[in-house]
Order: sequence, then C-alpha cells, then structure tokens
Amino acid sequence: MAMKTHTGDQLEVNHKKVPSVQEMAKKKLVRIPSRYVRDDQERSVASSNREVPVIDMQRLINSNDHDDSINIELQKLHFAAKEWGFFQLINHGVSCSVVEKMKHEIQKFFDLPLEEKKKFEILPGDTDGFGQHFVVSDEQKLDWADLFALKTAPPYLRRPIFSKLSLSFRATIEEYSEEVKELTMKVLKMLGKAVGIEEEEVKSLFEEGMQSMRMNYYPPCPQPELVMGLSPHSDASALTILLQVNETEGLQVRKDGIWIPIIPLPNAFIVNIGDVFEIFSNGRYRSIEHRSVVSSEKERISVATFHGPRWDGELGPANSLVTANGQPAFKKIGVDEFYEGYFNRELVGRTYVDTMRITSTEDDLKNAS
Ligand SMILES: O=C(O)CCC(=O)C(=O)O
Ligand SMILES: [Fe+2]
Repeated sequence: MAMKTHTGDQLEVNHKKVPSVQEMAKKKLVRIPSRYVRDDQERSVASSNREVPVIDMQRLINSNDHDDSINIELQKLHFAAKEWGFFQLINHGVSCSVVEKMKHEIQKFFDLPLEEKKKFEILPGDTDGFGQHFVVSDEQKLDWADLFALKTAPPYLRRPIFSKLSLSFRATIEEYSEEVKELTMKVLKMLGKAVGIEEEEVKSLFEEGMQSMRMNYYPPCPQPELVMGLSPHSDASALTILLQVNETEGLQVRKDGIWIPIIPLPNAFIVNIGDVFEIFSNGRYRSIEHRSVVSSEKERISVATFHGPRWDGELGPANSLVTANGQPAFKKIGVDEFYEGYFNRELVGRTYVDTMRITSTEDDLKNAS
C-alpha cells in the first residue's frame, strides 16, 4: 500500500525526503509502509535472565583513593568492558535535579508542533538538528524514530542551531553536558587503568574530546514486531552514557549472538564502550552491537551522550598498550577522517570498526619491510 503523506510532514535528510515518524504515527495507520518493514531482523531475545553488569561509581572511586591492590570494583569494570561492552552505572554522581530537568526539556521539545521542530531541521551536509541520520538512499529501510542531535562540547563545535534553542533548554543541556563530561572522564580513566593505559594518554586524547548528544524519539507503532526503532549498530564514540528519558523499555544488546533486553535500573545510566575505545584499547575492550525496539502503545525517549577523542587528534591503539603487548591490531587514522567515514554510510552493525583493523596481509607486509 502506497503511503500518502502530506509534504508538510516530510523532513529533508541528505537531499532526500523522509517522513517525520512521530507525525506518521499520529495517523493511526493500520499497516505500516514497506520502507519500515524489517524482515532482515532476528526477533528472538534471550529468555533467561542474563543481565548486563552493574558498576557502582562510588565504590570505584573510593577504592581508587585507597589504591587497593585488589580493587574488586575495578575488576568488575574490566570484566564488564571486556565481556559485555555495556554496563549500568549506579551512584554516578550526576545530580538528580539536572537529570530531571533534562528529561523534562527533551519531552517538551518532541511535544512541539512539527513546524516548530522544523526550525531545527538538519541542514544538508550536517549532522546536527532534528530529523534522521544514516539515510543514504531512497531504497534503504528506515528506522521507526525521529531524532534531535547536537554537538555540545567543546563549545567551538556547537552549530548555530544550538543558540536557537530556548534559554531553558540550552541552560539545561549545558549543565548536563558538563556533569556528564566529568563523569565520562572518570570512567575513561578507570577503564584505562583497568586495561593498562597510562592516565596521561587517556587525558591527552579525551580531555578536550568531542561530546555530542542524540535524543531519540520512538513513537508507538501499530506493528512493532515488524519495525526497528534503531538499527543494530555500534557507537563511534569512545564512551556513551545513555539516559532513559521515560518508562518505556526497548534497548537490546547482542551478546554471543543473542539479543538481550536491558531493563534500566532507577537512577542509573547505561554506559557502553564505543568503536574509538575498542581501537584505543587495541581490541581488548569491545564495542558491542545494540539496537532498540518499539512499543505498540507507548512512545519511548532516550538520550545518548557520546564522548569522542579530540577533533585534531590521531586515533589508534594506545602507545602504552602497544609497547607492552606487541602488535597494534588497528591502523592509525586522523579523528576527522574517522568520523567523516562513519556518518556517510548506512548504519549496519559493527562493520565500520572492522575497516580499521590491520589485516594479516598488511601485517605480513609490515613485518617483511
Ligand atoms: O534508545 C536507545 O536505547 C539506544 C540509543 C542508541 O543506541 C544511540 O543513540 O546510539
Ligand atoms: Fe548506540
């Protein structure tokens, strides 16, 4: 069945017209348009109660202060990063009031009429703004979601869209951005410590690192079992801090080939290792595939805060690891080049990080020279 959409409901992404899914969902369709039907997706999920590890930030910091030789929480973090690439972080120290304000402002933004949100539409060649990402052809399947993406730090990376936001939204994003950045740096240093990377090296690549946010809005869908809220992917960040904005669940991570739903703990963040940290850790820590599914009744909202390396940096396995462990498993690449490659493709699992891998043939050539 061909979908008839009023052109006013269309968003422009990379010179292509795509509908606002939120507006489409309001039309109470009986059958969803074929561009959203994902018969390529494995639907079964783990029935056992396997759960991602839970890390207590307070314990991690306290035991670090005492410099315990057997730091239990650090060992838990190492296990989580190596085996899962995902964990829930409790006692994270980001103030409750900022988190609540952020939730409120995001909900308010998506509740705006479409004409208002269109003022923030993503411009061609950009990734900041309201719309969708990773649309590269008129034929590809689309996700059942709209998003609002912003580069938040360092401030020179902010796009003009940022200053068009309401004062209260801007102030809240700034507060949240700062607190989350502080937390992210603490976690990155701990991960470095757990895997054997010197703190100075972590600081020099990430202290001035890029932070961006992706607010995801997944409307209810009359046929949720046919669509994907967000296609399976790994994040291009070093570390992602995900906040579940409302009650509806939907995040799943792929562990040993099986999709496992994540049930967010109250007042926790869901944290994951991204491609950049997989490369930086020389493959010791893994950036794991995840996706989100949608509900038939309720909307779902989340916000992912991505922390990456500095824009003018060079990305590759940490020197402290390569000198201690031998061969680098990934190439070195300019950070700008790495991100340009990421956004100019369809979102398909972990394939991007694998293009950075040094293959055995390249290895042989290097050894021979
Ligand atoms: O909505 C979610 O739970 C996942 C979001 C996500 O993976 C992302 O924005 O990269
Ligand atoms: Fe993600």
